[in-house]
Amino acid sequence: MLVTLEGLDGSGKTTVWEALQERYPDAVFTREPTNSWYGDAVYRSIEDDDADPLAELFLYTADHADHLSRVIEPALERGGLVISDRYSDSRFAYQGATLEAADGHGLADPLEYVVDIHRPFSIEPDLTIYLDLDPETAAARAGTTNKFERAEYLASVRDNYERLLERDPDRFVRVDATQSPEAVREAVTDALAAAVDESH
Ligand SMILES: Nc1ncnc2c1ncn2[C@@H]1O[C@H](COP(=O)(O)OP(=O)(O)OP(=O)(O)O)[C@@H](O)[C@H]1O
Ligand SMILES: Cc1cn([C@H]2C[C@H](O)[C@@H](COP(=O)(O)O)O2)c(=O)[nH]c1=O
Repeated sequence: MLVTLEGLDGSGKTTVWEALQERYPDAVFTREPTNSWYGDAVYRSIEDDDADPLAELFLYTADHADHLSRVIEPALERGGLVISDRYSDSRFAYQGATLEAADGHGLADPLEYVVDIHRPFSIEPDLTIYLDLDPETAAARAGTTNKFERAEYLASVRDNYERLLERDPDRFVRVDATQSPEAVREAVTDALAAAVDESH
C-alpha cells in the first residue's frame, strides 16, 4: 500500500512523517526529492532562481522514476506499507504552477501536461493525506529560504492542489494543518489507520 503526504512547504509533512515512524516501524519511509544523485541535481535546481521550468520538471521527474524503480516498486512487491513525504502530486502542483508563471511555456494546461507525462510509468498512491495550510503561514513556517517558499507562489501551488483534490476526491484526505502538531498527527494517524484496516 502506497501512502503519500502532500502540502505546501511548511505544512508539517516531515513532522508527521517522523511521528509515523514510531507507529509503523515495519513500513518503508521515503521522500521526494530523494537522497540519490538525481535528488542532488533537483536541490541544485531549487537553489537556481533562473532554472528553466521545463528542465526543472524533468529533473524532478527523473528523480521520481529512479525512486519508483529503486525504492517504491520493490517495497510494494514485498507487500509492504510505503509512506512517502511528497510524491507526484508535488510535481503536478509545484511544476504546474512554475510553468504557469512562465506563461505556460507554450502549454495549454501545464498541470494536465505534468500529470500526462507521469501516466505511462508512475504508480498512483492508494491514499494521499493533504495537509492544508494558507500560503502566508506556510511561507512563514518554511522560512522563505528558496524560490518556492514565497506566499504568492505557494498560493498558485495551493490552487493546483485544490484542482487535484477535486478531480480525485476518493484518494485524498484533507487535514487542517493550522491545528496543533498533536491534533494534526492524530488526524493523520486516524486516516492512515482507517485506510490500512480497509486494505486488509
Ligand atoms: N501543526 C503545526 N503547527 C505549528 N508549527 C508546525 C506544525 N507542524 C510543523 N510545524 C513547524 O513548521 C515548520 C515546518 O514543518 P515541517 O518541516 O514538518 O514542514 P514540511 O511540510 O515538511 O515543510 P517542507 O515541505 O518545507 O520540508 C517546523 O518548524 C515545524 O516544527
Ligand atoms: C517532490 C517535489 C518537491 N518540490 C519542491 C517543494 C519544496 O519547495 C522543495 C523541496 O522539498 P522539501 O520537501 O522542502 O525538501 O521542492 C517540487 O517543486 N516538486 C516536486 O516534485
